[in-house]
Amino acid sequence: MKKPTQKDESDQPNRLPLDLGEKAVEVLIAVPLPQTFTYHWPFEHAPRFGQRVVVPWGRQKRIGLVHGTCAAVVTSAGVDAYSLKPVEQVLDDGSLLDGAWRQLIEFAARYYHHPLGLIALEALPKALRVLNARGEEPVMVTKAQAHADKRLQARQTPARGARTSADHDPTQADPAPPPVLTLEQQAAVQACSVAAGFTPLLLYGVTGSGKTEVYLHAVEERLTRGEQVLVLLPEINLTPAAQALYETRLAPYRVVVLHSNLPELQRTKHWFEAATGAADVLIATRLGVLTPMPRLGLVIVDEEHDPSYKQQDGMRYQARDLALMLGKQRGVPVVLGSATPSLETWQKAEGGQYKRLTLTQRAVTGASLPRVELINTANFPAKEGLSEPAMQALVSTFEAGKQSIVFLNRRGYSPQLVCGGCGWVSNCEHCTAHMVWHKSERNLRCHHCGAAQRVPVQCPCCGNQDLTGFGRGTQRIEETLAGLLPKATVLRIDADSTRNKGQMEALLDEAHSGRADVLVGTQMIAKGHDFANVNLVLALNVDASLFSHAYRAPERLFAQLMQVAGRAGRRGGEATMLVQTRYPQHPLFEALKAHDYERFASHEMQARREARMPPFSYQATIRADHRTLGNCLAFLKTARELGDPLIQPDEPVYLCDPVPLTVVRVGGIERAQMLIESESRPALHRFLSAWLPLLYEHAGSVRWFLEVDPVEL
Ligand SMILES: Nc1ncnc2c1ncn2[C@@H]1O[C@H](COP(=O)(O)OP(=O)(O)OP(=O)(O)O)[C@@H](O)[C@H]1O
Ligand SMILES: [Zn+2]
Repeated sequence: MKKPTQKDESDQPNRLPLDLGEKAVEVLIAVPLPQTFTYHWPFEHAPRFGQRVVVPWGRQKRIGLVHGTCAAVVTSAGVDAYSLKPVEQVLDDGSLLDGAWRQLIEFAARYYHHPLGLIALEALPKALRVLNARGEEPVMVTKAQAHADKRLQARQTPARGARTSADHDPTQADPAPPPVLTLEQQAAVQACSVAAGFTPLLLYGVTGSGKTEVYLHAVEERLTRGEQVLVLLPEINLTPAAQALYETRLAPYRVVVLHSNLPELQRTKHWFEAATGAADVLIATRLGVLTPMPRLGLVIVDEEHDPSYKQQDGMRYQARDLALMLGKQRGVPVVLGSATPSLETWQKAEGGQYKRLTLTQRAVTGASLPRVELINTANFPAKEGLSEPAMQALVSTFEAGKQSIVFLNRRGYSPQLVCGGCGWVSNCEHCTAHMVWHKSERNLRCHHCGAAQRVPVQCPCCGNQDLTGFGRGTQRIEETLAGLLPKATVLRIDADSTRNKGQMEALLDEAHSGRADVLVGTQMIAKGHDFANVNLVLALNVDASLFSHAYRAPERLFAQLMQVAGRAGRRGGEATMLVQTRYPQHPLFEALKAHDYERFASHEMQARREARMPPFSYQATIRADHRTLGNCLAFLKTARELGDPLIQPDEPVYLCDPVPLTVVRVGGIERAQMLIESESRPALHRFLSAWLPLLYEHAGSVRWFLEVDPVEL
C-alpha cells in the first residue's frame, strides 16, 4: 500500500473535510517524550479512548493508542489542521482499555514522571503494540482474541462453567483435601471478606503460617460474587506452583498467569482473557498490575517486601505501590502479605492506615520455626567455603534422609579469576567490574554488561598458567558439596541453571519432590517455596551485607535470612538454620535468632528516623549516562543550577551533590547520579514537575532519567 503523505488527499478516499474539534485525535506513542501526538482522524465513526491505531511516524509506521480528541487543531508548531498526518488504520473496533485502566496509567505517568505513551504501550503484550516486519499487526493478536472470546462465551453460557472438559486431566490424582483453617487464619479470611471498598490489609504471618490458604479462601469468596482477583508474586519461579494450586483449588474458575517468560502467544491470550473478563484469577509478576480487569474485586500482593516488585529499567515503578493505587481507584481491598514486611508497609500498619492481620504460628501441627545457630568463622575457619560444623550438619541431614538448602547470593564459580604470578585480575573491558568465572559454561562473564569470553589457559599478561578463582559462587559450592556428599543429589538453582526453557520447572519439580538432597541456590530458592522435607538451611557469605553503605542493606539481609530460614521444618520436626559469619555478635543476628521481626523493625525504624531516611523522607534520583563521566557530572551540575531557584522556601527540597555510581562504567558508558530529597512527598513532586521540563532542553547528548522512590542508591 502506498503510504499517505502530508496533504495528499487522494490516498484517503474516506477523508472528510476537516471539521475542527472533532476530526483530530491525540495519540499515545511509545517514545521517550512526555507529550501526545496529534493526527487527523479520517474516519466516519468516532474515536474511542484506548483504540489501537496505526500512524505514520517519520518514515515508519507505529501502533499508537487513541488518547483523546482535540478541540482546537493547532499543533505546537502552529501548523494548520490540514497539514496533520492522518491515522492510517484503526485496529480495534472497541477498546478493552477502559477508564479505570486509563486512570491507573495516568497516575503512574504523573507519579513516576515518565512519558505516558511509553507506560501505556509497554503495559500491553508485545503483539498488541509492535507491528511485524511487513508493517502489519501480528496474526497472533486475532488468534488470542478469538481464544479469549470463546472462553468468555463459555463462561457466560453455563454461568460458572469456564472450564471445558479438555482441561480435566483424568490421570491427575484427586488433590488432598484442603486443611481446616486455624482460628487466626479464619479471622484473617473473615477480615478480607468483610472489607468493602478500598481497604489496605497487611497479612503479617510468620513463614509457613499458611498465608496462601488465607489468600485461597479470600479469592474464592470474591469469585463467588462474580469478581476477578489479581494475585501478584515477586518472582517467575513462584508462578508454576501457585498456578497449579489455584487451579486445583478453585476449579472450575479460570486461572491465568502473566510473566515475561511466557511465549508471546500465550501471554497475549492470557492478557485478553484477563482484559475481557474471561479469566477469573490473574497470577502475575509485577508487570501484571497494569492489566485491565473489568470485574476486579480484590488484589493480593504476596511477599510484599520483596525487592523484585521494583522495576529496574524503563519506568522504574514499584508494583506494590501501584497495586495499592489500583485498589484505591477501583475501590477494592488490597492484601499485602509478608513474614517480614517492608518498613514502608510496617510504618503504615503501626500508624493504623493499614489493617494488620497476624498469623503468629506455623499452620502445620507440630511445625515450629527452625533453631538459628551462628558459626563463628574465626573459631571454625571455612575450607572451600564450608566450616567444620556446617559440613557435619550437611552430612547428618543427608544421612537422616532430609533435604538441605545452601543459600549463597552469588552465582558463577568464582567472582574473579586471578594470576598467581603477576596479579592479573579478570576485569571487564567495558565495565568497572570483574568478569565472573563460570566453570560450568567454561567462560568468563560480566554480570553487568553480559560480555562473555573463553577462560584463558594462561595469564594474558605474563603467560603464567597458574590461574585461580578468587572467592566462591554457587557453582563452586555445588562442586564442594558433591565432594563432601558423593552419594547425594545436589541441585543448583540460580539464574544460570534455569535459563533455558523448561529448566526452572524441572529443577523446582526435583526440589519439591524430595528427590534432591541438597539445594544450592541464590535468593531464587530462598522465599515462597513450600518445601516439605527441608530440615537444614545453611547461609553463606552474609558478612558483606552487614557493613554495606546501602541504607537498605540490613533490611534486605534480615528479610532474606528470615525467608530462607522459613524454608526449613515446614512439616514439623526439629529444623536448624546455620549462619557462617565473622560477626556473630551483630545485633541483626540477635533478632534473627529470636525470629523477632518486630524487634528488628523497631530498631531499624529508629535508625531511619534519626537519619531522616525513607520512610521518614521521600527521594528521587536523576541518573545521567554518557561516554565521559565529565559530561554526566556537568549535566547534573546544570540540572542542579536549574533546580535551585525552583525550590520554595516553605517546601524544602534538597539537591545533593552529583556523584559517580559505585559501578561507574557499564558497557562503556559512565554513570552518575544526583539525589533529591524532601520530607514532604507533595513538595518533592511539585518540584519535580516544575524542574523536569527544563532538563529535556539541557541534556544535549547525555542520556538521563528520573527514578522516584529509588531502592538502590
Ligand atoms: N490450617 C492449616 N492446617 C494445616 N496445614 C496448613 C493449614 N494452613 C496451611 N497449611 C499448610 O502449611 C504449609 C505452609 O503454608 P504456606 O505455604 O501458605 O505458608 P506461608 O505463610 O505462605 O509461608 P511463607 O511466608 O514461608 O511463604 C502449606 O503446606 C499449607 O498447606
Ligand atoms: Zn562488563
